[in-house]
Amino acid sequence: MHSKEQICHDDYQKTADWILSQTQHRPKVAIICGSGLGMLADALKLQDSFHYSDIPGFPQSTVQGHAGRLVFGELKGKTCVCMQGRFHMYEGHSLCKVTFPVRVFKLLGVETLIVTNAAGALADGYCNGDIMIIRDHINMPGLAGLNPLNGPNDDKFGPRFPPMSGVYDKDLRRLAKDICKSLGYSQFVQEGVYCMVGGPNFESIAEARFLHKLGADAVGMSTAPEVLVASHCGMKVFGLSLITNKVVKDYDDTEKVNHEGVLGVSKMRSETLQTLVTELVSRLDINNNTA
Ligand SMILES: O=P(O)(O)O[C@@H]1C[C@H](O)[C@@H](CO)O1
Ligand code: HPA
Repeated sequence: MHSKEQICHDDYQKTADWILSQTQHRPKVAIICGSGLGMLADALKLQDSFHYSDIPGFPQSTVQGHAGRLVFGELKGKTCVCMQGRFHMYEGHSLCKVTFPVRVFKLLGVETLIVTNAAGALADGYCNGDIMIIRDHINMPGLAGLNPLNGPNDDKFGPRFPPMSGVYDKDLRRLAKDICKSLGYSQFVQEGVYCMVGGPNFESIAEARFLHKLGADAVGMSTAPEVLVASHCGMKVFGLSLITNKVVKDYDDTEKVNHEGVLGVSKMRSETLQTLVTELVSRLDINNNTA
């Protein structure tokens, strides 16, 4: 994919250098906020924030519920960077652009990526408002050849052929489950497989049945490319899906999903998600760097 969209190491480095010149924060953890989940960033103390439009080389958010701000700060003493708004393929961004921030984070010194998203439930036992700890993913665009790692491999970031097994860190998943238990969240916390589709349309009934049969518990339009790129460059990954709707799998069901409904459920659960993420970050085994 040698096109004008090709992004080289220098491009990531320039953005990282600009950020390092603007903030004293040196994050070891990055958090990507899903649709309507931008409030996760509000918990950060000693904030420095930048609009994406002010960051050289950064793509722009175009979706409602994605504010378009990069927020630096401390969560229980751990320095984090939080994306209030992510980029999706359906907005017209190339996958290099969608995942651009992840490589910039790597150059800032980030070691752990926490991804969140809004997703529709395919699994029969899931309810709106459930939180799904992501065990694994099915990357439909990736299987079809749409991959952020297409093109010449940048060996400075990682290998040509990265493994994708065990990408969602087992210890972090275990820690999250322990935290959920102690916070009394267990009855609405699930663990399952997230499936990424391209969007922007929601799934047809036949597609929903197909994805469910494939082994997917929830479906959304993001996350897999970011996780892939993070894992490629050696970051630990943890992911959460907020179940915002049930995906229609029955021809007698007249329910119709919409983005406003998705944002409504996100809003309802965002405080719970904030507590869980804060607790998880506070228990990560990392030491802060200083500028
Ligand atoms: O950024 P995420 O994956 O949370 O956004 C989901 C998928 C679509 O962008 C949107 C649909 O409502 O929410
Ligand atoms: N399908 C795809 N993406 C989504 C959904 C869904 O049902 N809900 C939130 N994001």
